[in-house]
Amino acid sequence: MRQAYGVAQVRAAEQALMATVPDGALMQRAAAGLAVRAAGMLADRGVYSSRVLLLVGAGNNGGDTLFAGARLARRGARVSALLLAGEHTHAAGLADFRAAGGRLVDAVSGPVDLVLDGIVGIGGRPGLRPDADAAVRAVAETGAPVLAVDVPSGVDVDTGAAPDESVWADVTVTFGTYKPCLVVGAAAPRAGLVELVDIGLTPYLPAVPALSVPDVDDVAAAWPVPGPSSDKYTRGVVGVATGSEAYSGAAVLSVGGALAGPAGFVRYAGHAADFVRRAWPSAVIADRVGDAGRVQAWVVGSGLGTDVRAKGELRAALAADVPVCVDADGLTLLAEDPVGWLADRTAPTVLTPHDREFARLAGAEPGDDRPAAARSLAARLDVTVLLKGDRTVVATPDGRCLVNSTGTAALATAGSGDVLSGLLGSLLAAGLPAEHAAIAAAFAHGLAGREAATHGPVTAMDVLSGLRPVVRSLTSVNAAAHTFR
Ligand SMILES: NC(=O)C1=CN([C@@H]2O[C@H](COP(=O)(O)OP(=O)(O)OC[C@H]3O[C@@H](n4cnc5c(N)ncnc54)[C@H](O)[C@@H]3O)[C@@H](O)[C@H]2O)[C@@H](O)CC1
Ligand SMILES: [K+]
Repeated sequence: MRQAYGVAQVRAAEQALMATVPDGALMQRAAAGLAVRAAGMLADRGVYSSRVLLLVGAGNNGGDTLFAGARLARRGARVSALLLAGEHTHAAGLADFRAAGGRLVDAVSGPVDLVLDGIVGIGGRPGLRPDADAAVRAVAETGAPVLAVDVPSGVDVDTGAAPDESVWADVTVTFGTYKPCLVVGAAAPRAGLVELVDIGLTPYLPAVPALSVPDVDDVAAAWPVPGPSSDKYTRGVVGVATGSEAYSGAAVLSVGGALAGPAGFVRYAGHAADFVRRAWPSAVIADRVGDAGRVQAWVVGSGLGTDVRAKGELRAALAADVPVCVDADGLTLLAEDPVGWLADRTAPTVLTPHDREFARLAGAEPGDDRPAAARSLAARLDVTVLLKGDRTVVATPDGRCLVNSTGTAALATAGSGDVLSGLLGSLLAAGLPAEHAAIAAAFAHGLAGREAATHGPVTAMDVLSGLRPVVRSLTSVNAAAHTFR
């Protein structure tokens, strides 16, 4: 699990750590790690005689960059620095850089083999001043790879918002811990590949991070797998109330998503029965939620419509004392009176909005701070919110926030959300806590989208097909433990 901490949390931890080490030691740890990674980026041509340009701002971020530049210069690189803050430049860093043979330049000019962005770090306000912005644009024209120091300058570190005036990096070398802007929002892709340099901060960070980003091992460890005593009921029974005469495809896709998950039994309730039966003979069909029999979780909403019948089905699913995942048309219905609709719920509820559905539920689109928006809706409605996006965010009613790292633009295709909600319901039925079910579904769904995209333009059916090998690889990690018994 990668964890990201906000600026105030990092600053407090740095203060505590700094009190235990000599002055300047942390900056030397940061600079040493930075120089090693920079040298790695120059490995193909070698550090010796390479041309490295430093963009240096006023604070300690510029200090890190100058000390790292000095280390590269001592290894024979030709390092120059463009000082964007004049006399406010980090004095000790500048002295070391000059002593190592570093040169000062007035403007960006190529050719350059590597650029270090040390304009601002966690002390920066979002956006760049005009001279810094002009330098960043000139760097982009050189085509040289960019290594961002701690964070890409100009982004909003705590929210992941990214004004146009912010850096696009190929690699970001970050110190002590990940920051929200490296994992969420429009800033995350600007960070490129993120590498963490340990400066000894971990023991001083608080227990609860701003964001958690599960990796493949976390998802694999959580994914339910059948054991010797499992049967189709104990693996979990999921009810799927989706689709209608007009939208039969939604039912086929959501039932397919549910069947790719860990539940052992899928009940379908709705008016796309013929299509579902033909596509998925193993699904057990009923006309309505009330006639479907017992389930351990419901998925309700996609393609359901918003008529009187749809309302009745949503009401019936929410009345069941089991986890419920509400998606698509279900969210539109819920938006009429979210608090009222959910008032009697005691089991977990998961809502899976995209931005426009979110706006209907919350009164406004999520805006630039997506984790905060998702947290606020989750707390207000006492639900788990899965806010879809390039980095899907999962927020719990008690304020925890998880981010999915596997998203891909290939998933922005009609019906892909139906596959996701079916899979999520299957994970709920198998007994995962709501936020784990939500993040695990998003993780596998993202990988399936990536897998599908390797074969060409992606349809929701391709995402569904991609899910099986993804689930196989996730569960084979666990299954290995059961091989020789
Ligand atoms: N505190 C520590 O012990 C450590 C700090 N480290 C580095 O220190 C950084 C934080 O340093 P600082 O607190 O000095 O702050 P920064 O270096 O992030 O920058 C703040 C300075 O930049 C200017 N500035 C703010 N917004 C700007 C903008 N949009 N455009 C141009 N200039 C702007 C401000 O005038 C301020 O002087 C971290 O990101 C990290 O790189 C590392 O060396 C690790 C150890
Ligand atoms: K930076």
